[in-house]
Amino acid sequence: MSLYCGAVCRRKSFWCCRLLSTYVTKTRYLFELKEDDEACRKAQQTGVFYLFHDLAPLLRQASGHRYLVPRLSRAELEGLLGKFRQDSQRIEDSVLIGCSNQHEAWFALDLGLKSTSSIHAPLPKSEMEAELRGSFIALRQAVFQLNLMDSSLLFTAQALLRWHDSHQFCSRSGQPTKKNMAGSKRVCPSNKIIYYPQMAPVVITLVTDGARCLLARQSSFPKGLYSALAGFCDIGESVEEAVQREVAEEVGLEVENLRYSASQHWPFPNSSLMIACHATVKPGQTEIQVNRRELEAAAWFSLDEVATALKRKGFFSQQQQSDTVPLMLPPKLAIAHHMIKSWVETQTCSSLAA
Ligand SMILES: NC(=O)C1=CN([C@@H]2O[C@H](COP(=O)(O)OP(=O)(O)OC[C@H]3O[C@@H](n4cnc5c(N)ncnc54)[C@H](O)[C@@H]3O)[C@@H](O)[C@H]2O)C=CC1
Ligand SMILES: [Mg+2]
Repeated sequence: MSLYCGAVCRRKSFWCCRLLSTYVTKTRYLFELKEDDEACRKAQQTGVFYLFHDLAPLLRQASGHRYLVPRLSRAELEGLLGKFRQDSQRIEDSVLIGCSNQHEAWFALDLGLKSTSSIHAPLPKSEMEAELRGSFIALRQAVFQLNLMDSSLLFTAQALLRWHDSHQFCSRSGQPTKKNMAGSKRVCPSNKIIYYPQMAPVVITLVTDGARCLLARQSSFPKGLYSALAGFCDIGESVEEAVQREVAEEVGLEVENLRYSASQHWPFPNSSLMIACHATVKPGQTEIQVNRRELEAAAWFSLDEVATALKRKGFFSQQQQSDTVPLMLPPKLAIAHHMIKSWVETQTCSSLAA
């Protein structure tokens, strides 16, 4: 182990080096499992398994409306499959979703997929739930009752399982494709074309005019909910071009001073890579022209309005009770929440400094 952390950190710190080294070895281990089927098969012997039924994760109710995410050891999984008269070979349908610092590999396995192409019939949901003392609950429904780490892991697992389920055939030969052991790709045996899991890039932009920020809503959003402007990148576009086009398309404005801030994998409705940007409108050009085919409404909101909305708790319970709904913002889990929060913090700091 080198005394210095190299490019990342020039400090002579033992802990810092240790941290970096753990991360690097873990990354290399996961890479090996993706590349080497035998290594991955071996990792399945000692790994743990997250179960899904038709893309709904197995969850267990804990106290305070929270959900825990049970994991099964290899032996527990074999026992479960045995009870349903399934061969343990079925474990090889699982996909690799990560590993611990100690290199315990984590897999996700869906035993309830209904796809006609599958050679395995779905196992009965309620009998599995009884056996496992848990419930298979749609991720969208459960997401606010999970901790951030669990939700992120389940997002990845569901996205990967969904991708495999919907990419069973080669689009060139029409033949069934075969998953590698880790599930990081599928190969067509007849022409050797390799298919990799994909995410759609989406730009999400918080437009400001200096004092206010622009938020919009679609008719499908819960009542009162406004978010930043989002849109799928078109093929051939750069992120900058996608931001400019989406803002022009949706609210009829031209933006400048584009700044990238962060990104997030978002599983709904399919896998997207959300690329968060901040931008300002051109001076004197703030009049919004809403594109009604895309949005129900869009408006400028003051710092006070947004700061008050950020403090509001009980997102869903408040909505159902009242007809006149105040401004609601996306939940903490969504990158839009963090972009809006960061704008409020920057504005508050600069108004205090002034
Ligand atoms: N995590 C977060 O904070 C947020 C995430 N989002 C996500 O961003 C995504 C995009 O936002 P929208 O305003 O709906 O996009 P959008 O403004 O591009 O409009 C959606 C339309 O774009 C077309 N489209 C083009 N490429 C597409 C593709 N690859 N997949 C699906 N539709 C495609 C379809 O006609 C679709 O109806 C949504 O899936 C939404 O879940 C949106 C806001 C916040
Ligand atoms: Mg949009």
